[in-house]
Amino acid sequence: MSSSAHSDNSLKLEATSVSCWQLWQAVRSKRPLVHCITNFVSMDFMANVLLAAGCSPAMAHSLDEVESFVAISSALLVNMGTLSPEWVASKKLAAKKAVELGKPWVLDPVGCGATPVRTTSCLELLACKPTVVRGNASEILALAGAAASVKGVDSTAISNDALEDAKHLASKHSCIVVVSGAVDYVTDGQRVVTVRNGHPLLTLITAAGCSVTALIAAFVAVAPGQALLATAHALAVFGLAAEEGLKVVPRPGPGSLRVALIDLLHMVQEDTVVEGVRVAVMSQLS
Ligand SMILES: Nc1ncnc2c1ncn2[C@@H]1O[C@H](COP(=O)(O)OP(=O)(O)O)[C@@H](O)[C@H]1O
Ligand SMILES: Cc1ncsc1CCOP(=O)(O)O
Ligand SMILES: [Mg+2]
Repeated sequence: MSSSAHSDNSLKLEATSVSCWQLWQAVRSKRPLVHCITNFVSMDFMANVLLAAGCSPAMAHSLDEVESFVAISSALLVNMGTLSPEWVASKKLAAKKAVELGKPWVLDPVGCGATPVRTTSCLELLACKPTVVRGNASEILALAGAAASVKGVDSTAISNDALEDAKHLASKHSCIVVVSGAVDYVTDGQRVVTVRNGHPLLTLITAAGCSVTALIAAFVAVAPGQALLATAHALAVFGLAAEEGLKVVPRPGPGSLRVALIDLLHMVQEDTVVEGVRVAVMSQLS
């Protein structure tokens, strides 16, 4: 595990695990309403992940409703998975309303780079000032304009390949950017935090990425001004639940993991979180 290069680092490693649990308890006690404009594939799993983690999910995408929904929600999740012109219009309207009301919103640029319309739409949403962007390596590379190969919604690169582009994106758009993968990198353009929780089988569950992005929205909602830390902790909690879930299923495979992940998000105990979270500060510029 990497360590901080600076003694005044605000994300001290010895404090990280405890604050992860505390933050999760804040999520559970505040039960933030997370307004999700997501894709048809992820709706059910995402809602169940949010419920199990202690949040209140609501899927609402109608153009005539999204602004009102943002107004009653704690955070907004915008996912580009099964986009259409009507839905993209809803997403832009909702994102603008969130910014107007000072509420956090999180972008998942699913399949960015796969088709021209998808890339253009993701860039238009990026211009609407998200609090956090979370994508796999290919998506983040495409969002940054790098020559990248994409395989539909799946990544053909590893997360480290997109780290420099993630930092540039974060600085340019004043947001947090996550490149997910075997190691998740979370950056605000200056600091980089790594999250080493998770399991390779997560790549065989559709909507795992979509759902962890929604969980990020919930964590950011209860930690104003701490989006970098909240984002890292949401990723850690999700990955840890997958790890712990696989330990208790009789046949560790994607189907069982899907169920066990939801169960563990509901029942994982404090000592498991404190001992199991692997969040570290990789770098911090002065
Ligand atoms: N090889 C891996 N080992 C451990 N965790 C992984 C691995 N690949 C992805 N994950 C985890 O799976 C979740 C989804 O990430 P990813 O597969 O990159 O997103 P997407 O589904 O959008 O392509 C994240 O929580 C990430 O940490
Ligand atoms: C398969 C698929 N097709 C369009 S959206 C979607 C779900 C993608 O989910 P994730 O990015 O979390 O794997
Ligand atoms: Mg994805």
